[in-house]
Amino acid sequence: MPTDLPPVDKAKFVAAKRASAYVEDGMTVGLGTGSTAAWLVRCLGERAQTEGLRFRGVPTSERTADLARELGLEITTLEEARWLDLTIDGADEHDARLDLIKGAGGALLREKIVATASERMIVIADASKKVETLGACPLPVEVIPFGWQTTCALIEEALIGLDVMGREVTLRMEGEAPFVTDEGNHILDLHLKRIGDPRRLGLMLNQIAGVVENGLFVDICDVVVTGYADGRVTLHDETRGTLEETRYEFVTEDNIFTDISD
Ligand SMILES: O=C(CO)[C@H](O)[C@H](O)COP(=O)(O)O
Repeated sequence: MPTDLPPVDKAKFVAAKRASAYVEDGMTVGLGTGSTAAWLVRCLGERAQTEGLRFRGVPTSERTADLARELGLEITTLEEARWLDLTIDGADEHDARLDLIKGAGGALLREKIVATASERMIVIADASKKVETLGACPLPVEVIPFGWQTTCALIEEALIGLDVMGREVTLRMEGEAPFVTDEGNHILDLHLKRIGDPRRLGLMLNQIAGVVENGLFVDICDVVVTGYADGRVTLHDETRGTLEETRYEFVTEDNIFTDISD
């Protein structure tokens, strides 16, 4: 582990470290995308090295696949695995019902397919991701490049009359060109500020021609693992609330965190 992690990375790291303990020998595990998910992959790489943990990972992006390969982890495809025991992934926002916005990293389509093929989905996050109402961060919608301007106009029209606060829709760019997802599509970011009814909005968006998938994950996540920069980690589920509070601590200069909760 690198030394001198910034506080937000410490928080992401401890969340990932706690969640990595959910992975058991022989499991098939969805590996999310983003900076928190990258910590998870590193933590699993460490468990594979130190404990001989064996599992099959299903990466949700080319980036995650590259990292897993670099660390010598066994990866497979969803086509081959079909069903997974568990997916562990980051999120851009989650509310108290554990509904999510995902896709700031542009991997929402594969992430949603892999999460819904999994027995359980665990989200790992720093505390900034918890919100009262979803929508402060833009909602990504993956669209087919063909006629994306028409799809954009249809989305804008459909937003009228919905319980949202903003209605601006922008095409995600990468430099001068539109961003292209791993599936070859574009992303429209919906700046809604407040989403009153995530389920209704998600269903509505997916009915529009040209929309492939949206970044609302409703009733998919089972547990949120939240990390804090001081080493605290909480586990939260929708029905039972906070299930566990653990504490990790820097004990060596190598930034090895130790569970001191027992
Ligand atoms: O949905 C995602 C990628 O499509 C990520 O999980 C989400 O953006 C969180 O990223 P990070 O862990 O870097 O904050």
